[in-house]
Amino acid sequence: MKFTKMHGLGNDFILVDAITEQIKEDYSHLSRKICDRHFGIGADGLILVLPSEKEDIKMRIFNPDGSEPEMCGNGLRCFAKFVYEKGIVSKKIMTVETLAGTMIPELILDNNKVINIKVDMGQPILERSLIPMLGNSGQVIEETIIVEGKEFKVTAVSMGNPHCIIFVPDINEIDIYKWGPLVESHELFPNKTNVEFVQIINEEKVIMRVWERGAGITNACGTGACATLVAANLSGKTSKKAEVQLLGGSLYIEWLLNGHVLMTGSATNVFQGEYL
Ligand SMILES: N[C@@H](CCC[C@H](N)C(=O)O)C(=O)O
Repeated sequence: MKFTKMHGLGNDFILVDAITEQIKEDYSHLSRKICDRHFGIGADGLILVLPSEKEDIKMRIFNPDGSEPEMCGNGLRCFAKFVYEKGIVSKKIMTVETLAGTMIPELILDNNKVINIKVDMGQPILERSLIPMLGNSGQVIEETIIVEGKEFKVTAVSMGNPHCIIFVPDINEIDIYKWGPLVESHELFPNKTNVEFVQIINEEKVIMRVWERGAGITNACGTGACATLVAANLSGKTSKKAEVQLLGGSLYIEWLLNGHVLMTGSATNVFQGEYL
């Protein structure tokens, strides 16, 4: 099976053209095997290129634990660059079918090379039951939850996939290895959740660290950065446009007047290979 290894700010993926490659194995099982960093290729996710009946192309993504998330922001930028460079889709603005609906990446070119990708990530979902998070209906903005006896103020946002944002005064003081998995599997989140810890620098800059559902700590999370900007704006901490600094670099996020969220960032090819 031919594959390409790519990353978006150090959030790394194995991309496979599943239109050409005949994959007989169950995708979830395959993802667990090849994402393993010791016994496989190693990645934060497996991304498959598939035909779509209604859009230009379809993306499916699997976490390293084999679960299938609805969406992946960094993965989508890699996906758009991959299908364009492989000649699978020749449009610079393409429509991509995902489990979270249609996403619209736009390739930004310089001398025919893809230097950045801007993605219309659609509208965030704020209604609690749709995130989903248990409890009374309405939005969840800085609401107190108890995790193993400790109080956290959480804001819940879905970008197709669930995110729980926790603002902290100092990002270096939080033990993500401890609290990340506990919040991810908290009983209030029936589908589990991605967890973002966020320090506000100013109205236009924040630092974010993530514990991803099904993957653990990663260097960056695109949907998490979008959810963070929405949460920070809703709670009056930032404007509607901000740089989100992650371990692997920065994403630029804007919440437009039409309610859609725009994410701009890079995607990088690492190597190509054949999985035996
Ligand atoms: N890293 C991704 C998100 C991948 C999916 C996530 N682990 C989930 O289960 O929802 C991104 O860049 O958005």
